[in-house]
Amino acid sequence: MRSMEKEKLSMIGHIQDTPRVLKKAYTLRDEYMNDFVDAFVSHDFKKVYFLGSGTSNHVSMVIKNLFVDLLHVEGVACAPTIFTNHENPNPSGVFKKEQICVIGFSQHGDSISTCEAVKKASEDGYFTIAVTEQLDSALQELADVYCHLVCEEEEIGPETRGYTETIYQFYIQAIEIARRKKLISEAEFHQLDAEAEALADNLEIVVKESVDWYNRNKQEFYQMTKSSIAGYGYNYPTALESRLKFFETYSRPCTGYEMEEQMHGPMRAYNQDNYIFMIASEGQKELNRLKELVPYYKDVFTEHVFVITCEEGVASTDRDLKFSVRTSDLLSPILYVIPFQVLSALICEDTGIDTKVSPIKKRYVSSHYPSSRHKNLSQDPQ
Ligand SMILES: N[C@@H]1[C@@H](O)[C@H](O)[C@@H](COP(=O)(O)O)O[C@@H]1O
Repeated sequence: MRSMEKEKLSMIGHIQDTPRVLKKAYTLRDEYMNDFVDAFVSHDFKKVYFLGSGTSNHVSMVIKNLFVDLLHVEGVACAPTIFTNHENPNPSGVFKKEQICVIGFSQHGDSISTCEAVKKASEDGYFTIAVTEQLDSALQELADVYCHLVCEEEEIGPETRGYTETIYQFYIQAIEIARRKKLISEAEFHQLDAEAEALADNLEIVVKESVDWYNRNKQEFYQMTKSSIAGYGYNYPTALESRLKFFETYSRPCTGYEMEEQMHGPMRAYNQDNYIFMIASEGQKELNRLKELVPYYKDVFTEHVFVITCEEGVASTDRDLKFSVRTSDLLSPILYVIPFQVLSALICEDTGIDTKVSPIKKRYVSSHYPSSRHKNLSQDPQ
């Protein structure tokens, strides 16, 4: 009998669908944000943990920066397992227990690491919030408050649409909390809100220009055997997520660095075969440093240096991607991850790697609880 399973949306299909879910998150905020926003408005959280694994770990790092900036809380983003086994949330005793909040991010709500961390936080008496796309998940059960992601279920393993949408949704929630707690004026709120609306409107252009950049350079990309991606400031997590996406799909060695850290250590590993991607985002000092590093890398190591930017005066060759649109510093991680998602998706398509198919054949040891999604409800080792 022919399988009636519906064809999965491709990886590039998810990326091209991202502007739609961002617009939805902008418009339908009253449907998802109330419990989360109320929790922040009615509690005096002074320290907030942002926990998640894999792509959700990088989501947590970006959202930590947003919340520290907009809500003036102490923020920590760390691996959930570090939190569970090694973290003391209140070492100097300056906080009351109820001033500490632990947020677990997991699109499917079944990552063991994130569930264990939220369970531990709850047992230790901290306020807990679960953030998932999947309804009625294990994570949701464990937390005091639940927040639903409106990214819609990703149909394939490598997460893209959910990464961008989660950051966007938490920006919308953070500015609402800031407004209600009077941390920003009405005028500031409207400015921050308008920037979110503009980004959702412009994201199609960002995807299109990323695809054009890929097509322009794809013959060169096909020769790539190893690479490194560097970012700084708000876009340090972007470098880490881009590296994860590229490595989890194309599988050729790739490192992700904070830009200055890339100058400390890996130099012996670099030669003419390296491809170096530089995210030239906001930050005058760091941008000036990048303008020094790009010609240096080209002179000393490799011609394969690619600059991704919205800034003026830094992209100079066809290898570089200069976006025709820009966004605020806070929202820029949403924009800068797109070219790397596109690169990962299209190079896999072109070279015969099927990102719809999981590479994992045996799941008797897993990072997720057993589920019908992973077809590992029976725990028999195979
Ligand atoms: N390979 C996937 C990652 O891409 C994903 O980011 C992670 C966390 O998933 P979730 O956000 O559902 O907890 O799970 C798996 O390891």
